[in-house]
Amino acid sequence: MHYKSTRGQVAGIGFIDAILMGLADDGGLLVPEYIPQVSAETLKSWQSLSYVELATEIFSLFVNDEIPRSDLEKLVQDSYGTFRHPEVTPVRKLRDNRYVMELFHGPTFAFKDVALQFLGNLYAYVSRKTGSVIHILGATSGDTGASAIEGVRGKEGIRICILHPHQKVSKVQELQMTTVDDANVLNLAVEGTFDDCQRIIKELFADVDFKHRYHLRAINSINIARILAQTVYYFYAYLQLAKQGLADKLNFSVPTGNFGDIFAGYLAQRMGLPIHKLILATNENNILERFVNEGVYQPGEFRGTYSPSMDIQVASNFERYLFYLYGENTEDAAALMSLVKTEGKLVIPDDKKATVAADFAAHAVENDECLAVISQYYDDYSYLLDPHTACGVAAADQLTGTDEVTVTLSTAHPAKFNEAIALCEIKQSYPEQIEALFSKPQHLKIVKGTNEAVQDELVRFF
Ligand SMILES: Cc1ncc(COP(=O)(O)O)c(C=O)c1O
Ligand SMILES: N[C@@H](CCOP(=O)(O)O)C(=O)O
Repeated sequence: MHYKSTRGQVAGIGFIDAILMGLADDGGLLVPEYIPQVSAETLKSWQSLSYVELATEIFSLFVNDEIPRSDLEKLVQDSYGTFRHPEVTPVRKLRDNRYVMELFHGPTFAFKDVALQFLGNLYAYVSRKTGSVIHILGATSGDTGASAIEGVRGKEGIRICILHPHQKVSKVQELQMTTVDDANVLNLAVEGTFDDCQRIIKELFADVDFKHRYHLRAINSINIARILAQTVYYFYAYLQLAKQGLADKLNFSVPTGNFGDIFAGYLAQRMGLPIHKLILATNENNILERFVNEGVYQPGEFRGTYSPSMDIQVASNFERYLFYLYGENTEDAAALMSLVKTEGKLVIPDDKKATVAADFAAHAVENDECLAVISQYYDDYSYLLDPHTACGVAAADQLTGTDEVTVTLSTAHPAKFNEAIALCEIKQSYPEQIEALFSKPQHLKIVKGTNEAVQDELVRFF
């Protein structure tokens, strides 16, 4: 398996080089050279596999022989051995035909751990095997940062700098990142939004001289390893429900911001996983919902919501989907992305709108609806949803029929977002790992939201 860029100027690179490259050197995003196919027989033969075994099978489709099988098995085992649940991503019934897949049993209580504990171990492995210098630069609206830091803190040969929007992440998210005192970690609190943080790091990655000089590596979902690792749990949920005869019309509802998680579902579907509907749930930052329902992609005004990790206007994986929407045509993908830059929007024709409508259903959840759904599921089904998962559940409730089974991806533990939970007048108790954060000192530096300000810090740190 090799990897190529959505913009056509990078191709034929191996798995490890793709991971190290992160953002493609032509400014596009890396995708697999072809989408491996999983037959119905193979899928059936995977039914009895544990999460770790399944992940190893799926990764091996993308890694080829670049990582020996025994090393891959160990990497996967080490990555998921730290999870608090033996099933890693258990599927739980909420009510008739409604399930959640709990993706928050990793060290930082968010779905990002599923991919980032693996990527952290992979970077350490690559650093040991190839001597590559690993200087990680990432942007976060709260969860990716904490998880990436946890994945590499104290690891030899690795340094990590994370940008988060100052005072726009939840208190627990901020503490998870900034109470880490390992010398290889730098937290920059940027005066601006998550979109500013993401724009800055993407522009620094796109400056190929700077990127190579400082050995910058990505941990955001622009890194193809993130997407590949996130496909695994779609397969896992399908297999768990198929065993119970519940997968004939199986939907996934995905709380969406950067379009990474739902793109992983799209990829799983293209690999052969029988997904009935992929439901894209946004909060009031509803650019992607408008794209699906109206065919217009137009980033607009930032809205602060109760699901702050999804407060994203510019979805960094959108280009990957456009690439496939336009039949893997690199010129179209590049031209459309440049339209977004120059005109501020792109509009797709009716035939493409029909394809998008066949690929996704979408619903945008207002702040009040989010809180109402948290209260409803707590009162009626004794289940406490975090506000991001609540957006997914609300969308599932709007868009699915009674003959369909829907799994909402539960992307975070509610303890990370007590600001919203308290507004529902629900009193939750924190897991001890989160409770312990409140008494620790914080380490962060506040910086202006400019490339130069961040660059200055990086040059000092790396
Ligand atoms: C808790 C939570 N839910 C949902 C999302 C959205 O996922 P994605 O960015 O992959 O669309 C994020 C972050 O982006 C998140 O942190
Ligand atoms: N919600 C994310 C934003 C970054 O997304 P990523 O999937 O591209 O890393 C976060 O919590 O940081």
